[in-house]
Amino acid sequence: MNMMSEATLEKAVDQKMNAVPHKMIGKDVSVYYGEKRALFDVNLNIRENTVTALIGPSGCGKSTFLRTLNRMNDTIDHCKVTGKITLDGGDIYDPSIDVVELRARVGMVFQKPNPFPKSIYENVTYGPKIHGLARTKAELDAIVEQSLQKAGLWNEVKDRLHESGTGLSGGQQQRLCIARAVAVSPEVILMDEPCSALDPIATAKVEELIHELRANYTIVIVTHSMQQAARVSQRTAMFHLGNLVEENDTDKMFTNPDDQRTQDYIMGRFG
Ligand SMILES: Nc1ncnc2c1ncn2[C@@H]1O[C@H](COP(=O)(O)OP(=O)(O)OP(=O)(O)O)[C@@H](O)[C@H]1O
Repeated sequence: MNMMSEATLEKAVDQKMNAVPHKMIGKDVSVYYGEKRALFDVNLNIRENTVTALIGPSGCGKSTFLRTLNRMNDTIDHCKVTGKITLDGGDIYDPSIDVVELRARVGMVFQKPNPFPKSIYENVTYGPKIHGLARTKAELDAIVEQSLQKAGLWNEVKDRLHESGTGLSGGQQQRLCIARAVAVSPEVILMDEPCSALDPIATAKVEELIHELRANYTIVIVTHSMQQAARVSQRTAMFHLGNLVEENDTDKMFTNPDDQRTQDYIMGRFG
């Protein structure tokens, strides 16, 4: 009988994982806020159709790294990014890049649900209108339904699309923000602690959604919850004091990490 040794099997699985293409590549990424350096030469690749969790103690640079992936740091005056970040091989910091277009390709969901003070319908159609993705009311209607379906919200709101988005519960608002991100057909969705303002039931819904969205999108999520990272991600990257300490398959990261600092953080010894 041809039995594969454990090591060979592990290698085969590893090769399979490594075969997943890199949607985004971060090379020697450093970020400075004025004189303060927040990230030190981070090399991190984001795999396609994979959920990558960014973990680490408070202030270690997780959100800073996340924001480099769609140039949200551009909105901070004294912030400077060095190194190179590519999306499908193209340099996203190239001066010829249209940042509005980039942020449509690499969407973002924030910590606190932040729907516009407009109707549910308008929250979803805002982006598609700006990007000229729909010409007729029927096309907009279709985008609204599809986006709300993908965000797992359609059944709850289909009869009140013209009521205010801010009148929804916190969990529904966050799913509306996910629908809003999805409406412009992004390729990558960045999530900065998307469940930190939600109760356990709303959190479970968003986690389930993240699981479903992975089939069509590449997802990067910052989370303080080790359980959440373990539940939703396939890859995990651990940051400490602005350095990327370790990046690994999530299963390995939480059972047998390579770096002592990861072990200590996961065991709650610091942070
Ligand atoms: N706008 C800013 N101006 C100046 N310094 C900043 C700014 N944003 C972040 N920093 C600093 O950069 C470092 C990394 O912050 P960042 O928010 O990326 O960490 P984090 O790991 O996401 O933290 P947390 O888990 O607490 O959200 C911290 O020292 C923080 O004080």
